[in-house]
Formats: sequence, structure tokens, C-alpha cells
Amino acid sequence: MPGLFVTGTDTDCGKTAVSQGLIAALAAREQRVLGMKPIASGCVETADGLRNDDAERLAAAGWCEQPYARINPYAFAPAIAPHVAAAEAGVEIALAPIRDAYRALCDETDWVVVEGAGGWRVPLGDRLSMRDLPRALDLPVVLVVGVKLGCINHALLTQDSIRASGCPLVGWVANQVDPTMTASAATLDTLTRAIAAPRLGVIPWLDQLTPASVAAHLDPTPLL
Ligand SMILES: Nc1ncnc2c1ncn2[C@@H]1O[C@H](COP(=O)(O)OP(=O)(O)OP(=O)(O)O)[C@@H](O)[C@H]1O
Ligand SMILES: C[C@H](N)[C@H](N)CCCCCC(=O)O
Ligand SMILES: [Mg+2]
Repeated sequence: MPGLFVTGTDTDCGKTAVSQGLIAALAAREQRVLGMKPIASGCVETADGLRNDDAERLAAAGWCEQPYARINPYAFAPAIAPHVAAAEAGVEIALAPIRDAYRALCDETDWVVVEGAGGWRVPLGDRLSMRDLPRALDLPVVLVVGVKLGCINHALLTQDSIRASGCPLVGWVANQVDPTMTASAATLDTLTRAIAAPRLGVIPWLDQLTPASVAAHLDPTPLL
């Protein structure tokens, strides 16, 4: 299993937080891990070009430095749906540049943790959607459930859709994105019984969100 595709129940459910944590948790098991954010909408213009916060966080969590364009081949300025951002920029998102960047990363590491953008069915254009990425890169999937009211339905719909795509779901993580709602035992129990993959961790709301603070709540053993 040289890599993972991290998807989630929604945008802002904690995919970047969990991806950083998975990188750190695998690194603690003597794995060399790099992060990748193939498509990012929501970038700032810098002297070096467009830069995305998720991509930079994943880059910083990785075991060695990599060219930015490998970690984030498609970068768009507005923080909107990627297919809309791409259309506005006059760009057609294609799988080949993503595959090339992913392979270049694979050549330099044991693992690549690839973060999607938004949820599993986010469109990338007329013919492509986020779920085509793990298929193209032959990656198993980890599902991040942003724990809040409504997440059970979102998690089950996402699981159904992952199954329908034929991608293996190899783990899931409960992430408390709402500081006012503690993940009730009953909600966690419902999710744990309904999701047919190992639960890799339950991340509480963390005041200090770092790769290490998230990794402290993750057990990557089922992935190894
Ligand atoms: N467990 C947590 N404790 C505290 N803050 C959290 C936690 N999980 C996520 N957050 C915060 O919630 C916000 C959304 O999280 P994150 O950026 O990881 O979501 P995402 O799923 O990666 O979103 P996107 O679809 O934009 O990539 C961030 O500001 C992050 O710092
Ligand atoms: C900008 C944001 N943070 C994400 N990168 C993109 C979220 C796209 C969601 C599209 C949708 O499902 O409506
Ligand atoms: Mg993110």
C-alpha cells in the first residue's frame, strides 16, 4: 500500500488535519511519507506562483522537500468548487499531469498521502470527478467523518459511493470539527458499526492542531 487517498464527508471536515496526522503517524512507524494535494482551489499569489495552504501544510509534514508543482499540480486562486475555478482559469483538469506528479513523488518515498478537495463526488470538469483520482492512481481510500449533526447520513452516502466506484475503503477517522458538540458515544457507535473499515482514530477538537497532536489520536496499524 504505497499510498492513501483521503476523502471526507464534506469540505472543512478535517481532511488536511487528518492527512497531516496520518503522515506523522506513519513517520513514527519508520515510514518515509509525502503529502500531495493534486487540486487546490483557494490559493494566494506569491512571487513563486499560486500557493495553497493545504498543499503547504502537507509539504511541511512530509519527510523531504519536493517541488511545489509535484505536490499541487493544479492550483486555482478562488476558494470555490474546483471545476468552476478551473473553467474560470480556462484550464481543463486532466489525470495525466496528476499521475505524473504522483509517480515522481512515489519515486522518492515509501508512501504518498493524497488529499482530495471537498467531498468524494466533487466535479473536476465535464467528464472527471474527484472519485476518478484514487481510481487513476490505484489508491485505497480513508474517509474522514467531520463529526456533527448530519454526519451519519453523509458518511453512509459517501461509503456507498466509494463502494460503487470499486475503490477499497481501508479506514476511517472521526474528527470533531464542531467544538460545541462532543462526539457522543452513540454517534460513534453507529458510525463504527455502519462503516465497513477499521476506525483509525477519534480526533477531539484540538486547540493546537499540528501533525503530531493529530497523530497522537491515530493508530495507523491497520494500514501497515
Ligand atoms: N480536530 C480539530 N480540532 C480543531 N480544529 C480542527 C479540527 N479539525 C479541523 N479543524 C479546523 O477546521 C478547519 C477545516 O479543517 P481542514 O482544513 O482540515 O478541512 P478539509 O476537509 O481539509 O477542507 P478542504 O475541503 O478545504 O480541503 C481548519 O481551520 C482546521 O484547522
Ligand atoms: C474551497 C474549499 N475549501 C475546497 N477546497 C473546495 C470545496 C468544493 C466543494 C464543492 C461542492 O461540493 O459544492
Ligand atoms: Mg484540506
